[in-house]
Amino acid sequence: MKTNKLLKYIKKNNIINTTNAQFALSINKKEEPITTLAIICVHQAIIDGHVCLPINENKKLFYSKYNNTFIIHFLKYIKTKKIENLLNKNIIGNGSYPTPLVLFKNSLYLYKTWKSEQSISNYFKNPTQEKKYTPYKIKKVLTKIFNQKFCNLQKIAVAISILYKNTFIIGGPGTGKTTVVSKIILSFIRLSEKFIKIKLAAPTGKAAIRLTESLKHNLKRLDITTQEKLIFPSKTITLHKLLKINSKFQEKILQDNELLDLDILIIDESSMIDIYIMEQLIKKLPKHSKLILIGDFNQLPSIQPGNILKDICQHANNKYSIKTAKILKYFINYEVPISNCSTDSNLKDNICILKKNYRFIQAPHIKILSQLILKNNDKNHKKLFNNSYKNVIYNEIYNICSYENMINTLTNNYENYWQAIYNKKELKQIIYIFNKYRILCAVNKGLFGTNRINKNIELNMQHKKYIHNNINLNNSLYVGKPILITKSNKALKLLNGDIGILMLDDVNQHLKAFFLLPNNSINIIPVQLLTHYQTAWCMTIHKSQGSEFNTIAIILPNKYSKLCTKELIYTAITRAKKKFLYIVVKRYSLKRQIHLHFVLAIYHN
Ligand SMILES: Nc1ncnc2c1ncn2[C@@H]1O[C@H](COP(=O)(O)OP(=O)(O)OP(=O)(O)O)[C@@H](O)[C@H]1O
Repeated sequence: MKTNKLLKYIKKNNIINTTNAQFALSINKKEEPITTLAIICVHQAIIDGHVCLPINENKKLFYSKYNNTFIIHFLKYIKTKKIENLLNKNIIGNGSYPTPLVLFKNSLYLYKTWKSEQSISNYFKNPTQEKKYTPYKIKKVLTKIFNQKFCNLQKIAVAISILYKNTFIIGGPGTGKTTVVSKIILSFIRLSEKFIKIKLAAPTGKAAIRLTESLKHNLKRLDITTQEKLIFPSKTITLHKLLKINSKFQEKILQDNELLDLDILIIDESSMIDIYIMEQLIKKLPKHSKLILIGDFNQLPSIQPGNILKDICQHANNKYSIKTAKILKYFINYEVPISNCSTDSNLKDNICILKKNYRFIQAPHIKILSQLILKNNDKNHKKLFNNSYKNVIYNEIYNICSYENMINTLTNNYENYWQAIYNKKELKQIIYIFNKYRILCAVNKGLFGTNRINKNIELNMQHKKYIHNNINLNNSLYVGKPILITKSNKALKLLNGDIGILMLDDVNQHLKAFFLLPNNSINIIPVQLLTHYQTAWCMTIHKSQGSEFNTIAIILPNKYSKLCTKELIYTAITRAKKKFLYIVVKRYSLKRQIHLHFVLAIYHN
């Protein structure tokens, strides 16, 4: 098939967007059909968040049958032929010289992505032990910081962060990651004779604020001197700011030979670091510095290509080399079980997986449920469907009537919020009540997307007279309307993802947006100044990552969407702390990607 015919077919069937086609043609001037298709397929894989296109048999694991069917056809076609014979040498190479495509370990890459992946894997693959502090001093500091009954895995996490140049500390919500970070910082302050530059960073503004606040909270519980408190780092910045990447133009402002001025870099929510940012980061770290990556690789990865934290850590399971186990025994008096010891020292020595959950003690079923989703196993879900979990009430939606009942249930859960407004409660109290509950959607479009759910909830609220009838819901703002900021605005001190509510200000009864800041102060913005925002009776799960709420509702679309991955549902469920109501829209059998289409609404206890 001629390239132009092929492209016309792909574009007519809306299989790829024009930028992808243009990208392919910009590279493949001669327009050989198979070359164009190869570039399109690799580029589509990158758009889907992957770093390469595996061309081996287990393509099913790579793509679900619902999307990218043309990639499956392409893979079938090249299966019989050797890809390197199909494409000319100027287009495909082995990475030893720059070519648009690189064939490496049976996978097709774009050169840029292949290069990033190579520099990252070279940086991390050999665990480098550090000898900066005497073992005796380390032992003394750790013994003081940890009392005996403290959780061993958390002690290991701190110990390996001192022992190794690069460390990965992984754990689900409430497993003590932030607690460990505070102990790591205190350990280095006590180990270092001179002032040690410790920097804290996170991939997003919200995550940065959250780590700043959590550490402030942790600091109150630490047995720490006033002097140590003064030098304890308190501010977390975004990676873009640390690397001086101007996100508007995605260009690096940090000069190529300029290194970061730090001794230790601790990054939270590291699952959201994409391959390009990670490559920039490791290039800018001074040789002597330490990198400590904190995160939960079961949560959502970055939107850009790469799931680095998961790729590096998913096979680790707190197994350590005999050499490391001996050191841990000396440092923290912890005997690594022999079954967890391995002869060869490898990257697993740098990884600690925190397991014990301290947050879901009140609601163990959320933890069980989140683990179930990760195991992605049909059998386990039967318990879920027959309501055998405490605090989980399960109904099924089959028709519009039950959809309307669902909207009604979701709306009724805002009753306390509206009562607080009409009873003229104190503003912070009203915002606190609003923030106790959140409706999370996987998508924005469709009957179960944020746009329609927001609209239907507003109509229902108008019907219940929470919102006055004379309000035109299509364009007007009203007292009590929650809004979600969709683009950061430095001048207004607003971050993408901030949630505020509209109220009349006391002075002249003008409608203003009130945002509760992490330091418990209120940011008041006249509504005329607001530009990028949307209604926030519900929000997307992506936007909720890094936040948590007493109770939540999770809404997934009633038809397959490649967004409905187990990471998405796991992220959503672990935003909650208390009760759920399950209303299932349609129950698919579970495949590689979860097809549990359900609405989690909630009952207040
Ligand atoms: N070893 C421990 N013993 C008792 N309580 C602990 C321990 N470690 C953490 N906690 C408590 O568990 C709760 C969660 O801890 P922390 O915030 O450090 O977890 P986290 O993994 O950072 O959570 P998230 O990912 O949601 O931010 C806190 O209340 C903390 O005090």
